[in-house]
Amino acid sequence: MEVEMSDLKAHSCEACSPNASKATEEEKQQLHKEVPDWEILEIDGEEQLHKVYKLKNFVKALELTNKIGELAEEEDHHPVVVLEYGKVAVSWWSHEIGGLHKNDFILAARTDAAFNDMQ
Ligand SMILES: C[C@H](O)[C@H](O)[C@H]1CNC2=NC(N)=NC(=O)C2=N1
Repeated sequence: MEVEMSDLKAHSCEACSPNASKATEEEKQQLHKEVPDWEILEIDGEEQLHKVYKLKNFVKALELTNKIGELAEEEDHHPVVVLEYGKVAVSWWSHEIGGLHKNDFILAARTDAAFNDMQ
């Protein structure tokens, strides 16, 4: 797989299917450089990208949550989003393959762009 080193958010996502491949260690390393603020966590044996955004208040956090919902529906790829006052915690991974696909890094980049648009 070729990994573009710039503007990851502009890539088109390929649908995640049970036969899609997980990103290899090398691909993950390269893709992670594009979204360095995202932490790679292993939860129940599955890797996930995780980030917590800080916002001014509940309404702003809800606004980001809704934007993330739109991104997710556009791609039919869905994160866990935990909304609280002034905070949105987001986890992206691919359930079908039980780990990280290039899609997850793309959606992480788009989530950052949605947040940056609000600043
Ligand atoms: C049928 C539908 O395309 C799938 O169930 C989608 C829905 N959203 C999804 N979201 C995520 N994060 N991973 C998936 O594997 C996934 N699969």
